[in-house]
Amino acid sequence: MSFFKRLKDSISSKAEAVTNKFKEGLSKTRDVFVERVEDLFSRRKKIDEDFYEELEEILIGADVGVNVVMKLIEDLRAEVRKRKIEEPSDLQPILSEMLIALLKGEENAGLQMAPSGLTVILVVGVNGVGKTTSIGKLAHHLKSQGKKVMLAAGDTFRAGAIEQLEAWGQRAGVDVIKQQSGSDPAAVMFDALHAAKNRGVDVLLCDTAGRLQNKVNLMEELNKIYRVIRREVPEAPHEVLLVLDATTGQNALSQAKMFDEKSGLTGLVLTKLDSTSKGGIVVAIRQELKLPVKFVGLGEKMDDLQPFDSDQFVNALFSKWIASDNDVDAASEKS
Ligand SMILES: Nc1nc2c(ncn2[C@@H]2O[C@H](COP(=O)(O)OP(=O)(O)OP(=O)(O)O)[C@@H](O)[C@H]2O)c(=O)[nH]1
Repeated sequence: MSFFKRLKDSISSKAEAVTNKFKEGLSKTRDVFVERVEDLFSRRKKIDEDFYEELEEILIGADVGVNVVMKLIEDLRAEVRKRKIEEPSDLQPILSEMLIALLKGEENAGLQMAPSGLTVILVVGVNGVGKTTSIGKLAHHLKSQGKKVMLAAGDTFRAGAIEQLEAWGQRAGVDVIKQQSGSDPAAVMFDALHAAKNRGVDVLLCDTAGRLQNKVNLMEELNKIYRVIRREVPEAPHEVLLVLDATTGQNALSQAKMFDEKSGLTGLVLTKLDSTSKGGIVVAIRQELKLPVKFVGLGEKMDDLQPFDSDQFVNALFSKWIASDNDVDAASEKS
């Protein structure tokens, strides 16, 4: 087999592995949400108020978000009037087009990296959302791209957080800079920035405490961390990623609003999509927040954190609908 053929096969098998990760990770949403929609469209015989009400309930139940659902239903009603549609099944491709359009939006530009030298990525989020786990997986992702990665154990508040980060550091094969539990996170960052520069590290991933109870303290602590980082690397942090837990639904949106622009967020990591049937939260996030979803958590394994890819997402959920749409297109082209 030629070198190029081998390379092509390896690239396509990697792409296939990613497709499978998205398909497996989103299987709960596909099984519950997509199948409920399908059932509604095949069971109902006419498009009446009961039909719209049930559709609304399914969409809200999938955490698509009330505002987005209201707009979707309004747009569907307008299409029904304009195209004089009577059969629910004729409306299904229109709904799928609308959902796909909402999901696609801007392409994921990936992580913002320093043009040269050290890139600093700060990771924030409330306790238990999967912050430490995501940092470990992100370290693995960046390392597999050939980057030299280091972790800073900035969550000195939660018992066990430092050990947990160290365990992930070991698993990913990257160094972890830490101090004792209870020490000043800004001092940990200072040490980590120096160590990273001395050891020629490409990316420093910084964990932070996520105590929700005291918003003022949390923001003050973050501001102090920013000052330390900027003093050492003036254009840093290059990314401030907020980790959100998909299973908390609309709560995730209010957390994002709490961390708001003051914390200089640049993107989101949405974890535990595999544990929920309410993957519609991605639509709500894309529509209601001005922040890009950069990574999604699709499972607990090291390579289960994937860069968000709207094509993969849409394909994982709606491939059946897309395939049947293509069949319809092909049939109408033939006739
Ligand atoms: N199924 C699944 N589980 C996940 C994912 N991401 C994280 N988890 C799990 O979520 C739990 C909490 O993750 P942690 O990383 O400890 O949460 P954390 O945000 O660091 O917690 P704090 O350090 O208290 O802020 C762990 O059991 C993880 O294995 C994911 O994408 N899918």
